[in-house]
Amino acid sequence: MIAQPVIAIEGVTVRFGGTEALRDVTLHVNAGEFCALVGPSGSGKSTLMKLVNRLVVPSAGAVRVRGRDVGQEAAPVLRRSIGYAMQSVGLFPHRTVADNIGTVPRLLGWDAARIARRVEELLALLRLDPGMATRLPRALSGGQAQRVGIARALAADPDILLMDEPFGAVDPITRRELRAEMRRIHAETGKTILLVTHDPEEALELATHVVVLRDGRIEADGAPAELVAPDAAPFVRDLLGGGQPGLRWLSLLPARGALDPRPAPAGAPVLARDASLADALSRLAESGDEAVAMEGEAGSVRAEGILGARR
Ligand SMILES: Nc1ncnc2c1ncn2[C@@H]1O[C@H](COP(=O)(O)OP(=O)(O)OP(=O)(O)O)[C@@H](O)[C@H]1O
Repeated sequence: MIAQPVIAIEGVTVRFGGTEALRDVTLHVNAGEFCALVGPSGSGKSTLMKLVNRLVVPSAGAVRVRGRDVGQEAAPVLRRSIGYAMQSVGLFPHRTVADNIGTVPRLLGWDAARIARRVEELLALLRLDPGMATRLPRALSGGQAQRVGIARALAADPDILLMDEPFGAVDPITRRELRAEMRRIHAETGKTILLVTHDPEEALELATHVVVLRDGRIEADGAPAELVAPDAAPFVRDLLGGGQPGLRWLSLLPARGALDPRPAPAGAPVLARDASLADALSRLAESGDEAVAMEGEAGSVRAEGILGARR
């Protein structure tokens, strides 16, 4: 049996009055994928995401979630089954953190003890202090509020999570921490995640599957390293490459793939086993050595091996 995509957007066009926000878009997202939607402002990213929980209805084409046409399901039931986190967070200001997180479980009729246990679990998962449960949203920092927003989206353990710029309003350090949390949560829970982001680095770092939109169409769709490889389309490389697509590409390729049987010279820097080719290059540049070692490996990584990854 062929696995069915969890999210299937089939030939969808969305018109808002005279604007065509999406034009004949087809996208399949499989279970457990972390799919990032990127593209210039106005290219249709949020519209595409909102098709999934029926906040937007297609003008043509079909949207299926878990094999069922979303138009056939009651919107509130569909929305309760899909986690949704967004940049503005949208926490209820007069409800405590615990009440905010418990919103969907309450709607689903969970009993108070079960909700309390779940809130506790989620605070721990998002690395929030348990004492925060009784605070009101105004007593949280921006980063804490975004974590609570993500906890709320995860509360009823949905298999699908939609995230629209969920780390938008925080400083770069908190953003990096939240990204690491999301990577961990994805690895631990295996949820299907759809993420809209303006940050190409975020998309490349988190996603298993990146979708590039341009003027309401899918311009490219693939694994992160494919989209910044030297043979990728120039528009896509420019959008994702951050001015240095070559380095970004190397940052997505494992240094292990360039291991050379020759040992590194004594005292050479040692790379972690999950280091990228860009990490290896950076260590070579810093140390001035001809080779770097790798944890647990007898061989070394050398400049010629890094450049050889191109071929
Ligand atoms: N409810 C709406 N009514 C009218 N036009 C809309 C509506 N929602 C989106 N649009 C238009 O559809 C197009 C795509 O918008 P969308 O929000 O999907 O883009 P985006 O890629 O998410 O943009 P951004 O990165 O700026 O958030 C834009 O031209 C936008 O103005």
